Amino acid sequence: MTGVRQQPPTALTIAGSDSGGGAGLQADLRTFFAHGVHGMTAITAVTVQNSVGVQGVTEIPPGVVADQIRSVAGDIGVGAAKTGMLASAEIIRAVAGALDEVGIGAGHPTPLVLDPVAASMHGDPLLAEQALEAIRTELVPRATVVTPNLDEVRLLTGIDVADTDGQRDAARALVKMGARHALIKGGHLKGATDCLDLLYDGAEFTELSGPRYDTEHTHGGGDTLAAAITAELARGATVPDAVAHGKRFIERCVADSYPLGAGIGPVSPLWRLEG
Ligand SMILES: Nc1ncnc2c1ncn2[C@@H]1O[C@H](COP(=O)(O)OP(=O)(O)O)[C@@H](O)[C@H]1O
Ligand SMILES: Cc1ncc(COP(=O)(O)OP(=O)(O)O)c(N)n1
Repeated sequence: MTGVRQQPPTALTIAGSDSGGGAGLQADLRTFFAHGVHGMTAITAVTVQNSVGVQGVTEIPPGVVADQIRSVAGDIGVGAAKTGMLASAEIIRAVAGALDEVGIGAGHPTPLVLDPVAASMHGDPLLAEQALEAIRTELVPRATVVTPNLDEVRLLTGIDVADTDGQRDAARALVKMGARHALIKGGHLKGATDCLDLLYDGAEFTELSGPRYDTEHTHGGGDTLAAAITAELARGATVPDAVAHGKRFIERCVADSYPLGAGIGPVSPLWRLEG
């Protein structure tokens, strides 16, 4: 017996670090691991963050972000990639250039999941205001699937979503902007008794509905959903199958979330390994 295995599926997260460990690249790596996928990182920013908020942000130089992408793509190979916190327009432009060079994103062989992170759930900014236009022009057209929450939808499209019809309008707007698929998450829909996410591929809508758990501990939920979709794409799933899987996965993660510190605790992808 040699003990030598074949290289597992690989996924790259281009994201910020959350020192509290609940969101950002820490959530992505946990989720990749729970899917048997080798996770790699291109770090965009280091946040000073805990369960009550973000106390500081240090951006990584754009060239260093791009070099991290080139380095792992050139040697290890990337089965699928996702973006999270990108911090600035300069970093977004550097990421877009590097993605093209290494063949990641719509029109290239390797799928890209765009989680257009704009702020933490405490309301602390994670993206410069003037960087929104760069997300629209540089990254939405490269997205195999874009996964905004309702606040991000409002920032990107100007649409104030109040119901499923609004989710449809937002999905149409993002596909028109160039995304191949749009997944409009419904976690922030006021008064809803279920949690409905809506997927649109430019022709058909798919409603992904599930229970709404009564918990405030959903830190990292958007990251974890997008990372689960990315992991499944890296394993060879189609977009509809990867998204359907992601929705079932995040439901269990929310159900298994836990309190942490004095504020908001994280969702947990570890149910998959525990049971
Ligand atoms: N309380 C909840 N119970 C079950 N699922 C939830 C809950 N809150 C959010 N979700 C799910 O978690 C994912 C992330 O949701 P959302 O809160 O809309 O985005 P974000 O975490 O990016 O702000 C979505 O799939 C959503 O349906
Ligand atoms: C470094 C970093 N990246 C992303 C986030 C967003 O996390 P959260 O506030 O929990 O929002 P969702 O992951 O649920 O979209 C963050 N706080 N820090």
